[in-house]
Amino acid sequence: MSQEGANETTAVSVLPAMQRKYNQISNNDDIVLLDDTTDSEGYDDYDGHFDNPTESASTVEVPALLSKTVEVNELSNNKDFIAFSSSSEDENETKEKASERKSSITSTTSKTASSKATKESQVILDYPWIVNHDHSKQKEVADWLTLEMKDFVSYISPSSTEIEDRNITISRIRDAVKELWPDADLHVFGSYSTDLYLPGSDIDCVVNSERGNKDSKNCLYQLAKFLTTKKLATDVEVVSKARVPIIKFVEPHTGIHIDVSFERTNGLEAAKLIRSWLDSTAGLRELVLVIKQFLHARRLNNVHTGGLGGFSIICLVFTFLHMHPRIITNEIDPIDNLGVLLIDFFELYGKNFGYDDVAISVLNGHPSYIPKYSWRELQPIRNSFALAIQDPGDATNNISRGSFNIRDIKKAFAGAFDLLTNRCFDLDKAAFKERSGKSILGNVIKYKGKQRDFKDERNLVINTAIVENEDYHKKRSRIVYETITESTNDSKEEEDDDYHIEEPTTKNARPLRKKEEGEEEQRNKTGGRFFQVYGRG
Ligand SMILES: Nc1ncnc2c1ncn2[C@@H]1O[C@H](COP(=O)(O)OP(=O)(O)OP(=O)(O)O)[C@@H](O)[C@H]1O
Ligand SMILES: [Mg+2]
Repeated sequence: MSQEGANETTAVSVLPAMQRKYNQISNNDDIVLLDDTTDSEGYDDYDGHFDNPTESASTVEVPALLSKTVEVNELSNNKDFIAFSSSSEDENETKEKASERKSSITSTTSKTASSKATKESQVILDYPWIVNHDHSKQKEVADWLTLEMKDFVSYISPSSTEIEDRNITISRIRDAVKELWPDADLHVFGSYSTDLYLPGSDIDCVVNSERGNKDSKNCLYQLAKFLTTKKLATDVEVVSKARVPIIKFVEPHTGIHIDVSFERTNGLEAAKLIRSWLDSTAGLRELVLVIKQFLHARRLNNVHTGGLGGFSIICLVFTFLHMHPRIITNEIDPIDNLGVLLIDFFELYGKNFGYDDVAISVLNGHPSYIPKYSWRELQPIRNSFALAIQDPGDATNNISRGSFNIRDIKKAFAGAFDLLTNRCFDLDKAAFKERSGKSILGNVIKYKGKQRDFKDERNLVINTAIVENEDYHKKRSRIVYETITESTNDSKEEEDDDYHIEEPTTKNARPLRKKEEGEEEQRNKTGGRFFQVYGRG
């Protein structure tokens, strides 16, 4: 959530789709206990943002003049908008708020303000990354889109202050956890530990203890109460009956949303793996951030309402890049072709992907498309039209099972493909004069919130979550090494090791059945397996 809007969020409004019984267990400390009475299967509490793109807009300052003349984008008028499900309440709400916002903005501008100024302020509100960054003179429109994507990423990348705020917030909460439970520690995973966060992303933390006993309902409430008393938490929710029990709160000094889970290490493993993917996969960060923002602007990023969470997006983009024919044949350099890749991504997952039959697997870091029938834990398949992504660390876990609104997600991707290709086609024919001040990316994503600069200051301030995660893994490897050495010396037959880091295994995935007649299957250059990934229609 944007920091301005943080305190306005209530326990009920942030979880609109969940039919939960919530009990106010204390009137004094505002801690809300959310006892999920629905099937916990459907409740994945690894959601991304609570930031509502429209909430902070009223605080945006509209500068009187910009240095460039810019044109109102069709997206903001909904003239050229992607057709989402008309039954989507969120979307209707967004439109209502957007129109309220528009009128409030209009009333703040001077009566004599020209339509030019209104148009300029619309750019500040909707696609501010083009301000002073005009690429309309690029010969190839695809290059223009690539450059816009890079500008967008710089625009939303963190400033020194934002990184410091996050570091300090984590350190304060960690100190409190250790004060309450001296045998426990707090670790960070999720997007802050992978540098894949948007300005309003939450921080995912986990408390692990020597005794491994801090995941009881009592402990959850104890920590919630302790943090509230120490003035480190407001808007606290205790979600004790979910598959992954957590507490959620807003850190009042910074307004950052925090999720704390208990006694788990899978997120810490995933953080390391994702960082290794980022190192080895050019374009992954840029595409992930653009697609995150794309889904966020449409309220399709929240797992609670059937959207696609950050983890699923990463796996989807990682697989896409590693299976892209023009990348695996070294025909294109991803970083110079982000525009084309974004369009290809929208086409694949919006138009062609066979959601009914194909699952995505990134087990052992090897991206591949696998037939759904070969994934035992997915059976029986009740609703075949669903995205299925195998957890890279656990073959039995479908990380996108909560994303039930795949229909709208697919529709949004398909609409974005149409919009982008049409826009590129039109601009390609247009004279440079007509192109000036226009945005291509702005047709499919918007960015709301406080105005930012374009500085990516990640190289100026250390992200302590990354350093700590690396240290955590170094320490773990040492323990494994020492334990293995000791156990080898003691007894060569001893094989069970409490500290052993399990390599993700494919043992639970049934081998692919023999190819049937008419079924396409091929191997790519790197030995990865291709299956017919296109849809039936
Ligand atoms: N369905 C899931 N099953 C297992 N682990 C999950 C699942 N969803 C999320 N996680 C874990 O939680 C972490 C954070 O997930 P999340 O979806 O919040 O992504 P994120 O990268 O933090 O994105 P965002 O910035 O949107 O919060 C993941 O890296 C992963 O370790
Ligand atoms: Mg997160």
